[in-house]
Amino acid sequence: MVRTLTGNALWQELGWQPSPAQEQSLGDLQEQLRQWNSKLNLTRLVEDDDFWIAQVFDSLWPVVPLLQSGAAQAPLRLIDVGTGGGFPGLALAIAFPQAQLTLVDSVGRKVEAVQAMAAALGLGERVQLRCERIERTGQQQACRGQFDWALARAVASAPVVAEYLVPLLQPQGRALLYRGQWSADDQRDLNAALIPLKAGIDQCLARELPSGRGSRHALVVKPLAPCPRTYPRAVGLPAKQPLGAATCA
Ligand SMILES: C[S@@+](CC[C@H](N)C(=O)[O-])C[C@H]1O[C@@H](n2cnc3c(N)ncnc32)[C@H](O)[C@@H]1O
Repeated sequence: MVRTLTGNALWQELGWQPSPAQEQSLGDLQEQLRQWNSKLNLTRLVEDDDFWIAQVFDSLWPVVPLLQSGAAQAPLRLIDVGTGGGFPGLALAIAFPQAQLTLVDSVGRKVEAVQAMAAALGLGERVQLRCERIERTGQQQACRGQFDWALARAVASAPVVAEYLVPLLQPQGRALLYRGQWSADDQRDLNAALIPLKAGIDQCLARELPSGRGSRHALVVKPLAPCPRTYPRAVGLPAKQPLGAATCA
């Protein structure tokens, strides 16, 4: 895949201009990904538009309003659930230079690779990796109710991801669910899952990725009251019995 949208044109399309140091860090991240991908099969999205649009742009577009608002300079606490090869977490760590990030994945070799990438990029002090199931993270005092933003891309269906993310939010925090296509049925299912979590949809963002890379949606979810302690449920249950789904008698 040849990169068709380059440098300034890419950032203009995104609506956010990284500093030269941030642009360099994003290039270094691509190089890290190349190196680690030759050892582990982390992602197929490493070169050209696959990296700059399907990884970097796709990670950053929903947070452009935040980046434009000056929040990029605030000491936010962010958590990326199911970070896999490090997205969107590492791209956000570069875009938000004052933020503390927690990146969670249950696969040890991915966590080790992302930890090594973060260290090589000089992000080691601000990026903490946790190798565990998010159902456990959400019940731990150090993480539950602690984050300004909890986000997940390509991890599970929206109702399942909602159960992973909402318990991690501080009262003014927001969850960000990265989605591809989004329908009225999806919205209904997410709304049903949010009722027991005592949360609601705040915004539904949408945009087309450049170079015909497809439609994207991002659901911003806010807590309406403290999340009941029963959530997230035990490991595996959120995916097996998604909240809000009709159950057979
Ligand atoms: C398809 S990958 C997506 C990775 C990355 N977020 C991205 O967009 O490229 C999904 C990742 O979520 C992780 N994952 C899925 N369910 C999880 C859970 N309950 N707890 C922790 N990690 C989970 C998997 O191990 C996998 O690395």
